[in-house]
Amino acid sequence: MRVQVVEHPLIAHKLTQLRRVETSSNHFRQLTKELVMLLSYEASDSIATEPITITTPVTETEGTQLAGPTPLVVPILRAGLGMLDGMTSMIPTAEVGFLGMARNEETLDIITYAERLPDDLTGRHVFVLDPMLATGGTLAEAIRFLKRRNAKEVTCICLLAAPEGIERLQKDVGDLEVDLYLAAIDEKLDENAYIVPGLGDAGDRLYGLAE
Ligand SMILES: O=P(O)(O)OC[C@H]1O[C@H](OP(=O)(O)OP(=O)(O)O)[C@H](O)[C@@H]1O
Ligand SMILES: O=c1cc[nH]c(=O)[nH]1
Ligand SMILES: [Mg+2]
Repeated sequence: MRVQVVEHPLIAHKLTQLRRVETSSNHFRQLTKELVMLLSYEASDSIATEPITITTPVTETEGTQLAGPTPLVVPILRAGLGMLDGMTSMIPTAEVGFLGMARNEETLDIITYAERLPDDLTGRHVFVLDPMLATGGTLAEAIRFLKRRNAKEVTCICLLAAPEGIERLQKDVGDLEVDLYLAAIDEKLDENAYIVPGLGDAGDRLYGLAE
């Protein structure tokens, strides 16, 4: 697994706004979208392309287009849904599959409560979206799920990670072909497995309180 923190003044600025406790849900959604658009530029670095001949108003020329098979974008519900719009605006031809996962806040076990993905992902480049990588349990489960369906390349885009979660992912799926792109690695997890300093519960901040 390769881990890359994308360092850019706009990412640092927007992430700081995102963290602020007074940021409204509406602003949080907008900032999340913008951050994903910036991160996706780096995260799509290895996306497959092919040459294409086109005609400009002046002449014929060689250009570049995204090659098949179509990339698949997979937001992990609920919070990952907040990143979908930014990603599909950058890669409009991508298909979208869904994984619904939630961690039990007491046991930290992961339940997969929804899945809508192609049965066979052979040869597909899959982009997984989830803003928070805390213990790493959710992302490890998602990566294993996609690899069982033969996904070729898995690129994860997260906003924040805890060092503990990255370490766990390296142990659990480090041998698989996975790239992880992040806006920042924070200090630690607290006693409730929340990222510190973090931004709180991303799902709640995007969509309001669960229950
Ligand atoms: O690394 P982990 O310890 O597994 O925690 C990270 C997960 O927790 C959050 O989802 P949550 O379970 O709160 O679901 P939600 O998106 O519906 O709020 C977050 O969006 C990740 O999916
Ligand atoms: O800090 C955290 C940890 C898990 N999930 C979140 O949304 N935030
Ligand atoms: Mg949540």
